[in-house]
Amino acid sequence: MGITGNLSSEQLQSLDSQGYLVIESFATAEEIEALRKRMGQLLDDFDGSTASIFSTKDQQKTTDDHFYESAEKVSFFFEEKAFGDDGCLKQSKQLSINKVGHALHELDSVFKKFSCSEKVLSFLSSMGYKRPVIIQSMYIFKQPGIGGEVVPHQDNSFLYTEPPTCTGLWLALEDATIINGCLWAIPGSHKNGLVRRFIRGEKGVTFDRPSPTYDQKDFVPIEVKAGALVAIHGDLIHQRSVELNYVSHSQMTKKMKRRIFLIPIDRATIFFFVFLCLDYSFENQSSKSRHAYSLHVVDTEGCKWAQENWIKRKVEPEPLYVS
Ligand SMILES: O=C(O)CCC(=O)C(=O)O
Ligand SMILES: [Fe+2]
Repeated sequence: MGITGNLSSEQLQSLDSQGYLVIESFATAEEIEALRKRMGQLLDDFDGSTASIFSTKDQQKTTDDHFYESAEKVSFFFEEKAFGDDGCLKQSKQLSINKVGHALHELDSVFKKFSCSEKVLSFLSSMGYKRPVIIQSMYIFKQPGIGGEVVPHQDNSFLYTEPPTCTGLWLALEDATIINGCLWAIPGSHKNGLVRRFIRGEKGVTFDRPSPTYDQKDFVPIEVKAGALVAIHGDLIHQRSVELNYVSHSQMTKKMKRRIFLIPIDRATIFFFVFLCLDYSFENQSSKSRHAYSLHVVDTEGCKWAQENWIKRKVEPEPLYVS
């Protein structure tokens, strides 16, 4: 099958040097609408009362099984802060879900259509994938107010092949900003290799090493418009920070700096403080959601899927193409 790559050599170089690459307008407005609408339907059909399974006695086992089985299912995961002390949801199920995963790309025709689209295949072909498989897909909500933090991590920790081949393809379904919890990454950090692995053992899943500590000042925000695709190298240190109270000048995007620069002098006092508050100080309590659809791809040629990974599939995933 002849798949032509769609990335320029500049884009490939940028991905190689930074560890991530933003492709604006990767998805059309219609594609975004279709994915969001479909998720709305899936959520409406989801029986939120099964939430109670998380407050049964054998909670750990139930939670682990729910997680493991989700590799080949369309499963719903709740936000930690979604439940009150009585074990009931504090708000509607629509506003309580953290993510849906991990086989949307396989089992749902709308998600499959985008995941296996020509442009995704071309993208992977440009990157040199020989026999790529989508090993997981997630619809991530980042709910307003309660959307939890995703701590600094590398995707290769979770989806390890020998040698490592994982790339994340993260599609913004809404504008993602520092206010509503965009991705943050340490540019170039993928050059330092994989720091730890997430291992599935007899007693559940654990990391084989503690996380190094990272300096928040090294992270840059990846603010993107809906429809943008962010390709993430499997060794790139990235996170979604929601507990940011301060953004240093060097972390500010050009847009933020411009906003401050454009403040009219005569109204400077009021505006300056308003803008400083907006730009420097944000807590977790944003009222905006931030939906994203994320695919993780690994190669299945020239590398081996690690048996200790959390995903142990009963049925081998189909390759997107074989080159
Ligand atoms: O969207 C997020 O909050 C985190 C996503 C992420 O880390 C990933 O897709 O690899
Ligand atoms: Fe990630």
